[in-house]
Amino acid sequence: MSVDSAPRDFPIPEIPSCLQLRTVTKGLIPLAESKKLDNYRMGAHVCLWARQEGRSMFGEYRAAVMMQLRFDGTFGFPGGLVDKGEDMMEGLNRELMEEIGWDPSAHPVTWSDYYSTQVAGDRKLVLHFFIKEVTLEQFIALEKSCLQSRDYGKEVMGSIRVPLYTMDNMYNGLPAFLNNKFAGTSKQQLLLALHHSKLLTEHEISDVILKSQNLKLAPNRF
Ligand SMILES: O=c1[nH]cnc2c1ncn2[C@H]1C[C@H](O)[C@@H](COP(=O)(O)OP(=O)(O)O)O1
Repeated sequence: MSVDSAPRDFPIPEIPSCLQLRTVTKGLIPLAESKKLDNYRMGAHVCLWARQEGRSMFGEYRAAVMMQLRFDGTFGFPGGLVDKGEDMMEGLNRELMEEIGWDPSAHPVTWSDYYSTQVAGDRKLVLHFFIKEVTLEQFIALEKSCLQSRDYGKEVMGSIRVPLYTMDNMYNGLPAFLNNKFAGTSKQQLLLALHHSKLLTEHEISDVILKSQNLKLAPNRF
């Protein structure tokens, strides 16, 4: 595994004050530091999103943001572990081809889409995260090609769109979605991506985190 193709070092991204939570910032390191971590496995995942403004009967939406339901019942972003000796960008684009039928020659994920690197020391994992805007047409094409992908029905049980609105009871929608189980650091990555892409303001992110903790409406609480 290698990040040697990186054109430059990337510092830790600026984390907005609404996400200055230990669970979000824990393990964030500059990309160059990850090169020193011997015997760590490397994963790379990407948040693919497309601008799409409108309103449904449930609320206002601003974009389509892709996540997937995984084989283990958790939600995560497309991507996966990079093979030993494999370049990270190649590994990520390969995983995208396997999971969502992504054609890397048409619109590859590149270093210009890089966002962060996080280390999960307890699992000896380094997790790289990318954020890529695509057109709505490309997004819809990917949702369709996911159904024909090699991993569909095996590792990937389906691609989903994240509900970005909050419904009238102040819980259903994004706050409720955040109470699902997420793979690795993908819940933190989702909130960071929504901020980075300016799909939610700092105030909206704080608000949605607060609402997701609504003790009366969150499921499985006694
Ligand atoms: O979307 C994600 N964001 C951050 N970490 C993730 C995400 N999805 C999974 N993970 C973590 C949890 C797993 O232990 C590793 C490997 O990921 P996975 O996608 O399962 O890898 P393979 O497809 O099996 O190669 O990363």
